[in-house]
Amino acid sequence: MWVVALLVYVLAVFHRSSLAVAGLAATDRFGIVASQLATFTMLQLLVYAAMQIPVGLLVDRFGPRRVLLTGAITLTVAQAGFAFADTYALALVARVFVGIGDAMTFICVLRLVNTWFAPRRIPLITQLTGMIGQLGAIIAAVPMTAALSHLGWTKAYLLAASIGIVLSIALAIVVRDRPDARSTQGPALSFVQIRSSLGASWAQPGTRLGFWIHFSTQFSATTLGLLWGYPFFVRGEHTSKGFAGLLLTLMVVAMMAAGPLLGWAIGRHPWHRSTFVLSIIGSIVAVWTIVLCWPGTAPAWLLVVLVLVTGVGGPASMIGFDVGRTSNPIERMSSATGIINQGGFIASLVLVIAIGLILDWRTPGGGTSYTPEAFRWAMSFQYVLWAVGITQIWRYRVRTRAKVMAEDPGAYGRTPL
Ligand SMILES: N[C@@H](Cc1c[nH]cn1)C(=O)NCC(=O)O
Repeated sequence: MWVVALLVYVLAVFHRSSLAVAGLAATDRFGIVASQLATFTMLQLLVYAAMQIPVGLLVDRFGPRRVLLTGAITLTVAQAGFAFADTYALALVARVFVGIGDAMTFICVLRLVNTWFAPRRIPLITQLTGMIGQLGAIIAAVPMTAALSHLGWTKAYLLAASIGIVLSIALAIVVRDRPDARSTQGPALSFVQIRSSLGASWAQPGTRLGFWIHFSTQFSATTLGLLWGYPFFVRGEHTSKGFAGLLLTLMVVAMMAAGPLLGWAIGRHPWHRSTFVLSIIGSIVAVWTIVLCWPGTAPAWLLVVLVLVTGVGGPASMIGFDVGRTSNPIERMSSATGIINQGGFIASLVLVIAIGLILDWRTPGGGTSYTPEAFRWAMSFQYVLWAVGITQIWRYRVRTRAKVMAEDPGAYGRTPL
Protein backbone atom coordinates (compact mmCIF):
# COMPACT_ATOMS: atom_id res chain seq x y z
CA MET A 1 0.00 0.00 0.00
CA TRP A 2 2.83 2.37 0.88
CA VAL A 3 4.52 1.49 -2.44
CA VAL A 4 1.43 2.47 -4.45
CA ALA A 5 1.05 5.77 -2.57
CA LEU A 6 4.77 6.37 -2.96
CA LEU A 7 4.58 5.77 -6.73
CA VAL A 8 1.90 8.44 -6.96
CA TYR A 9 4.31 10.82 -5.18
CA VAL A 10 7.11 9.85 -7.61
CA LEU A 11 4.68 10.68 -10.41
CA ALA A 12 3.86 14.06 -8.83
CA VAL A 13 7.57 14.97 -8.53
CA PHE A 14 8.02 13.78 -12.12
CA HIS A 15 5.22 16.03 -13.44
CA ARG A 16 6.46 18.92 -11.29
CA SER A 17 9.95 18.64 -12.77
CA SER A 18 9.00 17.65 -16.31
CA LEU A 19 9.09 21.20 -17.63
CA ALA A 20 12.64 21.85 -16.44
CA VAL A 21 14.06 19.78 -19.31
CA ALA A 22 11.52 21.01 -21.87
CA GLY A 23 12.43 24.69 -21.62
CA LEU A 24 13.72 25.08 -25.17
CA ALA A 25 10.90 23.00 -26.68
CA ALA A 26 8.40 25.11 -24.73
CA THR A 27 9.84 28.41 -25.94
CA ASP A 28 9.55 27.14 -29.55
CA ARG A 29 6.05 25.65 -29.14
CA PHE A 30 4.45 28.65 -27.44
CA GLY A 31 6.67 31.37 -28.94
CA ILE A 32 7.62 32.68 -25.50
CA VAL A 33 10.67 34.32 -23.90
CA ALA A 34 12.62 33.29 -20.81
CA SER A 35 10.56 35.35 -18.34
CA GLN A 36 7.35 33.76 -19.62
CA LEU A 37 8.97 30.35 -19.22
CA ALA A 38 9.87 31.23 -15.62
CA THR A 39 6.19 32.14 -15.07
CA PHE A 40 5.34 28.44 -15.40
CA THR A 41 7.60 27.58 -12.45
CA MET A 42 6.43 30.52 -10.35
CA LEU A 43 2.77 29.74 -10.98
CA GLN A 44 3.29 26.10 -10.12
CA LEU A 45 5.08 26.96 -6.85
CA LEU A 46 2.43 29.54 -5.99
CA VAL A 47 -0.45 27.13 -6.55
CA TYR A 48 1.37 24.37 -4.67
CA ALA A 49 2.01 26.59 -1.63
CA ALA A 50 -1.47 28.14 -1.67
CA MET A 51 -3.11 24.70 -1.77
CA GLN A 52 -1.27 23.25 1.22
CA ILE A 53 -3.64 24.40 3.98
CA PRO A 54 -6.87 23.62 2.05
CA VAL A 55 -5.49 20.19 1.15
CA GLY A 56 -4.43 19.53 4.75
CA LEU A 57 -7.96 20.37 5.92
CA LEU A 58 -9.49 18.18 3.20
CA VAL A 59 -7.31 15.23 4.27
CA ASP A 60 -8.37 15.67 7.90
CA ARG A 61 -12.01 15.77 6.69
CA PHE A 62 -12.18 13.16 3.89
CA GLY A 63 -9.16 10.94 4.57
CA PRO A 64 -5.95 10.56 2.55
CA ARG A 65 -7.25 7.91 0.11
CA ARG A 66 -9.95 10.09 -1.47
CA VAL A 67 -7.75 13.20 -1.64
CA LEU A 68 -4.80 11.26 -3.08
CA LEU A 69 -7.03 9.74 -5.75
CA THR A 70 -8.38 13.18 -6.65
CA GLY A 71 -4.80 14.46 -6.85
CA ALA A 72 -3.67 11.61 -9.13
CA ILE A 73 -6.63 12.13 -11.48
CA THR A 74 -6.09 15.92 -11.51
CA LEU A 75 -2.41 15.46 -12.35
CA THR A 76 -3.24 13.04 -15.16
CA VAL A 77 -5.90 15.23 -16.77
CA ALA A 78 -3.76 18.36 -16.38
CA GLN A 79 -0.70 16.75 -17.94
CA ALA A 80 -2.84 15.44 -20.83
CA GLY A 81 -4.13 19.00 -21.27
CA PHE A 82 -0.53 20.24 -21.29
CA ALA A 83 0.27 17.71 -24.03
CA PHE A 84 -2.38 19.25 -26.32
CA ALA A 85 -1.97 22.89 -25.26
CA ASP A 86 -0.86 24.94 -28.23
CA THR A 87 -1.07 28.42 -26.75
CA TYR A 88 0.76 29.92 -23.80
CA ALA A 89 -2.52 30.69 -22.00
CA LEU A 90 -3.78 27.10 -22.27
CA ALA A 91 -0.41 25.76 -21.13
CA LEU A 92 -0.52 28.06 -18.07
CA VAL A 93 -4.00 26.78 -17.15
CA ALA A 94 -2.76 23.18 -17.49
CA ARG A 95 0.25 23.93 -15.24
CA VAL A 96 -2.05 25.45 -12.59
CA PHE A 97 -3.88 22.12 -12.44
CA VAL A 98 -0.57 20.22 -12.36
CA GLY A 99 0.25 22.36 -9.29
CA ILE A 100 -3.13 21.54 -7.70
CA GLY A 101 -2.76 17.78 -8.28
CA ASP A 102 0.83 17.88 -7.06
CA ALA A 103 -0.21 19.72 -3.88
CA MET A 104 -2.67 16.93 -3.04
CA THR A 105 -0.08 14.17 -3.07
CA PHE A 106 2.64 14.52 -0.46
CA ILE A 107 0.41 15.38 2.51
CA CYS A 108 -1.71 12.27 1.83
CA VAL A 109 1.31 9.99 1.57
CA LEU A 110 2.70 11.34 4.87
CA ARG A 111 -0.69 10.83 6.53
CA LEU A 112 -0.73 7.21 5.35
CA VAL A 113 2.81 6.71 6.70
CA ASN A 114 1.78 8.20 10.05
CA THR A 115 -1.24 5.90 10.26
CA TRP A 116 0.23 2.65 9.01
CA PHE A 117 3.73 2.51 10.52
CA ALA A 118 4.84 2.09 14.12
CA PRO A 119 5.91 5.46 15.64
CA ARG A 120 9.57 4.44 15.97
CA ARG A 121 9.73 3.65 12.24
CA ILE A 122 8.00 6.84 11.06
CA PRO A 123 11.10 9.12 10.87
CA LEU A 124 12.93 6.65 8.63
CA ILE A 125 9.90 5.80 6.46
CA THR A 126 9.16 9.54 6.06
CA GLN A 127 12.72 10.10 4.87
CA LEU A 128 12.51 7.10 2.53
CA THR A 129 9.28 8.53 1.12
CA GLY A 130 10.96 11.87 0.42
CA MET A 131 14.05 10.14 -0.94
CA ILE A 132 12.30 7.77 -3.33
CA GLY A 133 10.01 10.60 -4.47
CA GLN A 134 13.07 12.38 -5.86
CA LEU A 135 13.40 9.59 -8.43
CA GLY A 136 10.62 11.49 -10.21
CA ALA A 137 13.06 14.34 -10.84
CA ILE A 138 15.65 11.95 -12.28
CA ILE A 139 13.05 10.28 -14.52
CA ALA A 140 11.97 13.75 -15.65
CA ALA A 141 15.56 14.68 -16.49
CA VAL A 142 16.75 11.67 -18.46
CA PRO A 143 13.91 9.56 -20.00
CA MET A 144 11.70 12.63 -20.51
CA THR A 145 14.46 14.37 -22.49
CA ALA A 146 14.75 11.28 -24.68
CA ALA A 147 10.96 11.02 -25.06
CA LEU A 148 10.71 14.68 -26.07
CA SER A 149 13.37 14.35 -28.75
CA HIS A 150 12.09 11.01 -30.14
CA LEU A 151 8.31 11.33 -29.77
CA GLY A 152 7.79 15.08 -29.83
CA TRP A 153 5.87 17.27 -27.38
CA THR A 154 2.32 15.86 -27.53
CA LYS A 155 3.22 12.16 -27.49
CA ALA A 156 5.88 12.57 -24.79
CA TYR A 157 3.53 14.43 -22.42
CA LEU A 158 0.63 12.06 -23.22
CA LEU A 159 2.85 9.09 -22.42
CA ALA A 160 3.76 10.75 -19.11
CA ALA A 161 0.07 11.42 -18.38
CA SER A 162 -0.94 7.83 -19.13
CA ILE A 163 1.12 6.52 -16.18
CA GLY A 164 -1.36 8.38 -13.97
CA ILE A 165 -4.26 6.24 -15.25
CA VAL A 166 -2.53 3.02 -14.18
CA LEU A 167 -1.56 4.44 -10.79
CA SER A 168 -5.02 5.88 -10.12
CA ILE A 169 -6.55 2.42 -10.67
CA ALA A 170 -3.93 0.76 -8.44
CA LEU A 171 -4.53 3.40 -5.78
CA ALA A 172 -8.30 2.95 -5.84
CA ILE A 173 -7.86 -0.81 -5.38
CA VAL A 174 -4.98 -1.00 -2.90
CA VAL A 175 -4.90 2.05 -0.63
CA ARG A 176 -6.84 2.09 2.63
CA ASP A 177 -6.91 4.96 5.11
CA ARG A 178 -6.51 2.63 8.06
CA PRO A 179 -6.04 -1.11 8.52
CA ASP A 180 -9.68 -1.32 9.68
CA ALA A 181 -11.23 1.21 7.25
CA ARG A 182 -10.96 1.77 3.50
CA SER A 183 -11.98 5.44 3.85
CA THR A 184 -12.23 7.64 6.92
CA GLN A 185 -14.11 10.86 7.67
CA GLY A 186 -13.19 13.65 10.07
CA PRO A 187 -15.60 16.24 11.49
CA ALA A 188 -17.47 18.46 8.97
CA LEU A 189 -15.56 21.50 7.73
CA SER A 190 -17.43 24.50 9.11
CA PHE A 191 -15.73 27.89 9.24
CA VAL A 192 -15.52 27.64 13.02
CA GLN A 193 -14.06 24.14 12.80
CA ILE A 194 -11.44 25.23 10.22
CA ARG A 195 -10.45 28.21 12.32
CA SER A 196 -10.11 26.15 15.44
CA SER A 197 -8.17 23.33 13.75
CA LEU A 198 -5.72 25.70 12.05
CA GLY A 199 -5.52 27.88 15.15
CA ALA A 200 -4.74 24.86 17.33
CA SER A 201 -2.05 23.61 14.93
CA TRP A 202 -0.46 27.04 14.61
CA ALA A 203 -0.58 27.59 18.36
CA GLN A 204 1.81 24.68 18.80
CA PRO A 205 5.38 26.03 18.81
CA GLY A 206 6.37 22.67 17.28
CA THR A 207 4.25 23.40 14.17
CA ARG A 208 5.96 26.77 13.75
CA LEU A 209 9.35 25.22 14.34
CA GLY A 210 8.49 22.68 11.62
CA PHE A 211 7.42 25.50 9.28
CA TRP A 212 10.68 27.43 9.71
CA ILE A 213 12.77 24.25 9.39
CA HIS A 214 11.04 23.53 6.09
CA PHE A 215 11.35 27.18 5.06
CA SER A 216 15.11 27.40 5.68
CA THR A 217 16.43 24.08 4.43
CA GLN A 218 15.03 23.32 1.00
CA PHE A 219 14.72 26.59 -0.96
CA SER A 220 18.28 26.57 -2.26
CA ALA A 221 18.00 23.07 -3.78
CA THR A 222 14.43 23.62 -5.04
CA THR A 223 15.36 26.87 -6.79
CA LEU A 224 18.46 25.35 -8.40
CA GLY A 225 16.56 22.22 -9.44
CA LEU A 226 13.39 23.82 -10.78
CA LEU A 227 14.72 26.90 -12.56
CA TRP A 228 17.93 28.78 -11.86
CA GLY A 229 20.53 26.01 -11.40
CA TYR A 230 21.18 25.41 -15.06
CA PRO A 231 21.59 29.09 -16.07
CA PHE A 232 23.63 29.76 -12.90
CA PHE A 233 26.14 27.04 -13.73
CA VAL A 234 26.30 27.74 -17.48
CA ARG A 235 26.25 31.56 -17.48
CA GLY A 236 27.35 32.35 -13.94
CA GLU A 237 30.07 29.73 -13.53
CA HIS A 238 30.88 29.08 -17.22
CA THR A 239 30.45 25.30 -17.02
CA SER A 240 29.51 23.27 -20.08
CA LYS A 241 25.81 22.44 -20.49
CA GLY A 242 26.58 18.76 -19.93
CA PHE A 243 28.40 19.47 -16.65
CA ALA A 244 25.56 21.73 -15.48
CA GLY A 245 23.11 18.85 -16.09
CA LEU A 246 25.43 16.47 -14.23
CA LEU A 247 25.60 18.86 -11.25
CA LEU A 248 21.80 18.99 -11.02
CA THR A 249 21.60 15.19 -11.17
CA LEU A 250 24.29 14.94 -8.45
CA MET A 251 22.18 17.22 -6.28
CA VAL A 252 19.26 14.79 -6.53
CA VAL A 253 21.62 11.89 -5.75
CA ALA A 254 22.78 13.76 -2.60
CA MET A 255 19.13 14.26 -1.58
CA MET A 256 18.46 10.57 -1.98
CA ALA A 257 21.62 9.43 -0.20
CA ALA A 258 21.21 11.74 2.81
CA GLY A 259 17.53 10.91 3.43
CA PRO A 260 17.85 7.50 5.13
CA LEU A 261 20.91 8.65 7.08
CA LEU A 262 19.02 11.63 8.49
CA GLY A 263 15.94 9.49 9.15
CA TRP A 264 18.05 7.08 11.18
CA ALA A 265 19.85 9.90 13.05
CA ILE A 266 16.71 11.79 14.11
CA GLY A 267 15.02 8.53 15.07
CA ARG A 268 17.91 7.92 17.50
CA HIS A 269 18.28 11.52 18.70
CA PRO A 270 14.84 13.16 18.45
CA TRP A 271 15.74 15.81 21.02
CA HIS A 272 18.46 17.11 18.71
CA ARG A 273 16.41 17.37 15.52
CA SER A 274 16.71 21.15 15.29
CA THR A 275 20.45 20.91 16.05
CA PHE A 276 20.88 18.68 12.98
CA VAL A 277 18.89 21.23 10.98
CA LEU A 278 20.93 24.23 12.15
CA SER A 279 24.19 22.39 11.37
CA ILE A 280 22.97 21.54 7.87
CA ILE A 281 21.85 25.12 7.18
CA GLY A 282 25.23 26.34 8.50
CA SER A 283 27.03 24.02 6.04
CA ILE A 284 24.86 25.18 3.13
CA VAL A 285 25.52 28.84 3.98
CA ALA A 286 29.28 28.16 4.31
CA VAL A 287 29.66 26.43 0.96
CA TRP A 288 27.57 29.06 -0.87
CA THR A 289 29.72 31.77 0.73
CA ILE A 290 32.90 30.11 -0.55
CA VAL A 291 31.43 29.78 -4.07
CA LEU A 292 30.17 33.37 -4.16
CA CYS A 293 33.44 34.78 -2.80
CA TRP A 294 35.67 32.67 -5.06
CA PRO A 295 37.69 34.97 -7.33
CA GLY A 296 36.51 34.34 -10.93
CA THR A 297 34.53 31.20 -11.62
CA ALA A 298 34.52 28.44 -9.00
CA PRO A 299 36.44 25.23 -9.80
CA ALA A 300 34.46 22.12 -10.79
CA TRP A 301 35.18 20.29 -7.51
CA LEU A 302 33.75 23.20 -5.51
CA LEU A 303 30.56 23.20 -7.58
CA VAL A 304 30.26 19.46 -6.92
CA VAL A 305 30.61 20.14 -3.16
CA LEU A 306 28.01 22.92 -3.51
CA VAL A 307 25.34 20.68 -5.05
CA LEU A 308 26.07 17.80 -2.67
CA VAL A 309 25.74 20.00 0.44
CA THR A 310 22.79 21.99 -0.91
CA GLY A 311 21.03 18.74 -1.83
CA VAL A 312 21.08 17.62 1.83
CA GLY A 313 18.71 20.54 2.51
CA GLY A 314 15.91 18.57 0.76
CA PRO A 315 15.83 15.66 3.24
CA ALA A 316 16.64 18.05 6.11
CA SER A 317 13.34 19.82 5.39
CA MET A 318 11.56 16.54 6.19
CA ILE A 319 12.66 16.98 9.81
CA GLY A 320 10.10 19.80 9.91
CA PHE A 321 7.32 17.26 9.32
CA ASP A 322 8.67 15.04 12.07
CA VAL A 323 8.61 17.93 14.54
CA GLY A 324 5.04 18.68 13.40
CA ARG A 325 4.08 15.03 13.89
CA THR A 326 5.26 14.89 17.49
CA SER A 327 3.61 18.24 18.32
CA ASN A 328 0.09 17.54 17.00
CA PRO A 329 -2.58 14.86 17.49
CA ILE A 330 -3.37 12.58 14.52
CA GLU A 331 -6.72 14.26 13.75
CA ARG A 332 -4.92 17.58 13.14
CA MET A 333 -1.88 16.01 11.54
CA SER A 334 -2.60 16.91 7.93
CA SER A 335 -3.50 20.54 8.56
CA ALA A 336 -0.25 20.86 10.54
CA THR A 337 1.65 19.13 7.69
CA GLY A 338 0.02 21.55 5.23
CA ILE A 339 1.18 24.55 7.25
CA ILE A 340 4.72 23.17 7.49
CA ASN A 341 4.93 22.17 3.82
CA GLN A 342 4.15 25.75 2.77
CA GLY A 343 7.40 26.98 4.30
CA GLY A 344 9.91 25.67 1.80
CA PHE A 345 7.73 26.42 -1.19
CA ILE A 346 7.02 30.01 -0.11
CA ALA A 347 10.76 30.56 0.40
CA SER A 348 11.51 28.97 -3.01
CA LEU A 349 8.90 31.15 -4.73
CA VAL A 350 10.32 34.31 -3.15
CA LEU A 351 13.83 33.27 -4.18
CA VAL A 352 12.84 32.36 -7.77
CA ILE A 353 11.23 35.79 -8.20
CA ALA A 354 14.02 37.68 -6.42
CA ILE A 355 16.73 36.04 -8.55
CA GLY A 356 14.84 36.97 -11.75
CA LEU A 357 14.40 40.58 -10.64
CA ILE A 358 18.01 40.99 -9.45
CA LEU A 359 19.37 39.42 -12.66
CA ASP A 360 17.33 41.89 -14.72
CA TRP A 361 18.51 44.77 -12.54
CA ARG A 362 22.21 43.81 -12.73
CA THR A 363 22.31 42.88 -16.44
CA PRO A 364 23.60 45.73 -18.56
CA GLY A 365 21.17 46.61 -21.38
CA GLY A 366 18.54 44.10 -20.22
CA GLY A 367 18.14 40.78 -22.09
CA THR A 368 19.12 37.38 -20.77
CA SER A 369 22.91 37.54 -21.21
CA TYR A 370 23.33 37.38 -17.46
CA THR A 371 26.88 37.92 -16.21
CA PRO A 372 28.66 36.04 -13.40
CA GLU A 373 28.55 39.32 -11.47
CA ALA A 374 24.75 39.53 -11.85
CA PHE A 375 24.42 35.94 -10.63
CA ARG A 376 26.58 36.72 -7.60
CA TRP A 377 24.18 39.50 -6.62
CA ALA A 378 21.13 37.38 -7.34
CA MET A 379 22.27 34.28 -5.45
CA SER A 380 23.24 36.44 -2.46
CA PHE A 381 19.52 37.06 -1.85
CA GLN A 382 19.57 33.66 -0.14
CA TYR A 383 21.26 35.28 2.89
CA VAL A 384 18.07 37.22 3.61
CA LEU A 385 16.03 34.00 3.72
CA TRP A 386 18.65 32.15 5.76
CA ALA A 387 18.83 35.00 8.30
CA VAL A 388 15.03 35.04 8.76
CA GLY A 389 14.86 31.23 8.88
CA ILE A 390 17.68 30.68 11.38
CA THR A 391 16.33 33.39 13.71
CA GLN A 392 12.86 31.82 13.68
CA ILE A 393 14.16 28.27 14.14
CA TRP A 394 16.11 29.41 17.18
CA ARG A 395 13.08 31.23 18.67
CA TYR A 396 10.70 28.31 18.21
CA ARG A 397 13.23 25.70 19.27
CA VAL A 398 13.54 27.50 22.62
CA ARG A 399 9.73 27.72 22.95
CA THR A 400 9.13 24.11 21.90
CA ARG A 401 11.72 22.79 24.31
CA ALA A 402 10.30 24.93 27.12
CA LYS A 403 6.81 23.55 26.43
CA VAL A 404 8.01 19.95 26.40
CA MET A 405 9.97 20.46 29.64
CA ALA A 406 7.00 22.19 31.30
CA GLU A 407 4.80 19.20 30.46
CA ASP A 408 7.42 16.64 31.48
CA PRO A 409 10.42 17.97 33.45
CA GLY A 410 12.36 14.72 32.87
CA ALA A 411 12.02 15.04 29.13
CA TYR A 412 15.47 16.44 28.22
CA GLY A 413 17.21 14.26 25.68
CA ARG A 414 14.45 11.66 25.67
CA THR A 415 11.14 13.12 24.49
CA PRO A 416 10.96 14.21 20.88
CA LEU A 417 12.00 17.87 20.84
N1 LIG B 1 11.62 18.62 0.98
C1 LIG B 1 10.78 17.91 0.12
C2 LIG B 1 10.97 16.46 0.02
C3 LIG B 1 12.38 15.98 -0.17
C4 LIG B 1 12.89 14.92 0.45
N2 LIG B 1 14.12 14.77 0.00
C5 LIG B 1 14.35 15.73 -0.84
N3 LIG B 1 13.29 16.47 -0.94
C6 LIG B 1 9.33 18.26 0.40
O1 LIG B 1 9.04 19.13 1.15
N4 LIG B 1 8.44 17.61 -0.25
C7 LIG B 1 7.08 17.95 -0.44
C8 LIG B 1 6.74 17.56 -1.83
O2 LIG B 1 5.57 17.72 -2.26
O3 LIG B 1 7.64 17.11 -2.54
